[in-house]
Formats: sequence, structure tokens, C-alpha cells
Amino acid sequence: MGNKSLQETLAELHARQEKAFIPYIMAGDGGLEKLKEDLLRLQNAGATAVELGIPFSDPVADGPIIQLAGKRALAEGVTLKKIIAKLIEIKEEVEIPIIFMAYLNSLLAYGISNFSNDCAKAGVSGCIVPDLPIEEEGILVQDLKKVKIPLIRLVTLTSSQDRIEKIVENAEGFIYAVTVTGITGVRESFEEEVGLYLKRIREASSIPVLAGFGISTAEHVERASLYCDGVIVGSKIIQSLQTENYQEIDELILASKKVIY
Ligand SMILES: O=P(O)(O)OC[C@@H](O)[C@@H](O)c1c[nH]c2ccccc12
Repeated sequence: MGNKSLQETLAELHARQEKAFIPYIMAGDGGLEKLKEDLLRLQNAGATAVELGIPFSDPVADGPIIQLAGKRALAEGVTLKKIIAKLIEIKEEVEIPIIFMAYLNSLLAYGISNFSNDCAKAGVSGCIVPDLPIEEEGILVQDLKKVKIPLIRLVTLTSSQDRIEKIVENAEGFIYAVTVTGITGVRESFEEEVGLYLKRIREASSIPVLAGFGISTAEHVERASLYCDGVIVGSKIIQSLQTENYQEIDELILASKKVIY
């Protein structure tokens, strides 16, 4: 994991004029033993990186499919400690960057400074903490900086221009643009709402902008990728892995590779 940083990986992709495709999976869904298999499968299918969810009892920002995946992982007794130990064990085989998606409480319980150091040991390339507003990020960002792990910031459709500018100011890695509405709508509505929104963030940001939430078909992938630097797909990937419909995953990744700048 990590011969290359997330930044390097995205820069190389950009130089090749390719869009990013980042699947989200829940660590420990199906047991922690399955993690390596899932990561290698996604790596071999052409994923740019993987966003790895840490199961948590109160996942306020997760949709129903992700919540269930989290429950299954918790029922398997999966903890952040075990996930990090597993990542250390498989570090040499997984080459694509791993980005943690964790709620703040899990990190506080672990200890922020221990967490940052252990992430570095495990070769983790970035962290997303959806319930950590930028006003409060000081409690984490300094420790992550020490180990050169970017904190990925989120913007949402309801963020004002002022807030978008504030968020992109210190942003690292990439900007996660939450496209929660519009994505499944008709073309006009997509272009008006989400397209303009993504364009606005991209203009404000000097680092890549990736769109996520509600992207579940090849058409969504293509359409969203046109307006930004790539996409994140969670619920659909979790479903496809569960039903072992790996062709669906290939099709989504293929759709992202079709989009040119
Ligand atoms: O599942 P979707 O609609 O494809 O969206 C990705 C999203 O689930 C994933 O990135 C994610 C899972 N939990 C989150 C919490 C906050 C932000 C993002 C996430």
C-alpha cells in the first residue's frame, strides 16, 4: 500500500488524462480474513485507491446498505485495532492507496496520536472523518501531518461558496464532493445541479475533486466523471461484492476509464 502516496497516484492519473475510481468497502464485512481478497480484487480490477470504512455503532452519515455492512462487520468482532493489524500484515501485497473512512469517536477511543502513528505503520494514505467539521479538525490534523497522511475534506451540495472556499483552502489529497441529490435524476437536472456544483468546487480547488454518494451505475460514473476528477462508489460495490457479481464492478471501473478530459 503504499509504494505511492495518494497525491502521487492522483497526479499520475491526471498526467495520463484518466479519471479516478475509488470503491468504498466496509472493513471486516464477511470477516477480516476477506479483506485482502477484496482489496486485491479491486486493485486488479483497476481501482485507483480504496476507501475503507471502519465499522461503527452509530454511523450517522451512512446509507442503509453501508449501515448493514457495518453491523455485519461489528458482529464479526472487527475493531480498528484488528483492521490496522491486518493492513500491516498484507501491506506488501496491496499496492493501491488505502483511505480510512472513520467516525471521530473510533479515533478518540483509539487515541489520536496512536491512531496516526499506526496508520503510518500500516501504510494508510489518507483519512476521511465525516463527523469532523473543519472548525474542529485541529484535534486530528496536526498528528496526521506529522506522518504525512492527508485529511480528506468533504463539501456538500448545501455548502455555501464561502464555506467551499474555506474548506479547499487547507485541503489535502482530494476534495470529496458529496453529490447526494440529482445524481439519479434526468440529465437536465444532473447537469444543472450536480454538474454546476462540481464545476464550482473544481474552480475553487487546486487539488482533485472526486464525487461520491448515489453513484451506482456505469452511466452515473460516466456522467459524474465528466465534471470532476473521478468518483467514489460505495453501496453498489458492497452489494456486488456480497452477491459476488464481480462483472458489475468491472463495468463501473470500465465506465470511468472511458471518460477523457
Ligand atoms: O454508498 P454511495 O452512495 O455509493 O456513496 C459512497 C459513500 O457511501 C462512502 O464514501 C461513505 C460511506 N460512509 C460515508 C460517510 C460519509 C461520507 C462518505 C461515506
